[in-house]
Amino acid sequence: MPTQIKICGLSMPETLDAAVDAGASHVGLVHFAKSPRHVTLDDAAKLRRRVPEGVKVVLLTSALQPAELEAAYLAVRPDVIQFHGNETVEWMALVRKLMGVETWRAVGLKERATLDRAQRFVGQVDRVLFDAPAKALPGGNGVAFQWEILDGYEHPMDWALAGGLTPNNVGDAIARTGAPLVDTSSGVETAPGVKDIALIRAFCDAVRAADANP
Ligand SMILES: O=C(O)c1ccccc1NCC(=O)[C@H](O)[C@H](O)COP(=O)(O)O
Repeated sequence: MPTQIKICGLSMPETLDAAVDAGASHVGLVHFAKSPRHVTLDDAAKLRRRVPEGVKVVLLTSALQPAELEAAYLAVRPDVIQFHGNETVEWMALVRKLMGVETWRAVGLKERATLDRAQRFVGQVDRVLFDAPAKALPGGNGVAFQWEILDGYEHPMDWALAGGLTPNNVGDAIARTGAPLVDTSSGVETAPGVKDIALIRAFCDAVRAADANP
């Protein structure tokens, strides 16, 4: 199966279209007011409507209140909600059940013990996204974690690799970790929040090159 690609933090129609054209399987929209990639629900809904069937829309949120999350879901109708805040396992499982939406949990990885703790998400969310620990932002900081933390780990559920991935390092990341899905945001930007079409294409090309030369 080809490595799936998520281009995250898209906020403009041109770069969203470029990600779809370049072969992204997932496109991410950040709804978090402090982020340079924040999109309002109105803009997120407009962007969502541009995305063709077959490409999944991921809405990123952090610690929204239940009514806010429901409003976001109803406005955007994402395929996936990605959680970055202090949401409990029970709450994420309830969202998945009641909204019928795919749910992903971001997990900041600093040490192997965090992987063990992440096992509580098995059967409760659809995928865990391993990323560097939160810094100024809950995600999208352009920082890689030590990929060797994943060495020899038998993943008990679907997962994705994120954190500081770029067109230059994503091939090594796939070779090292065997990630089934890679996620980038800062690595395809020229400044925080400013996506670059050439970098988006280069990232997708690098993933396909890695798949072709395992
Ligand atoms: O991108 C943001 O600003 C953001 C804000 C709040 C929650 C999550 C956010 N981003 C997460 C991502 O874009 C990715 O899932 C992931 O962290 C990769 O980011 P990067 O290291 O920049 O490639």
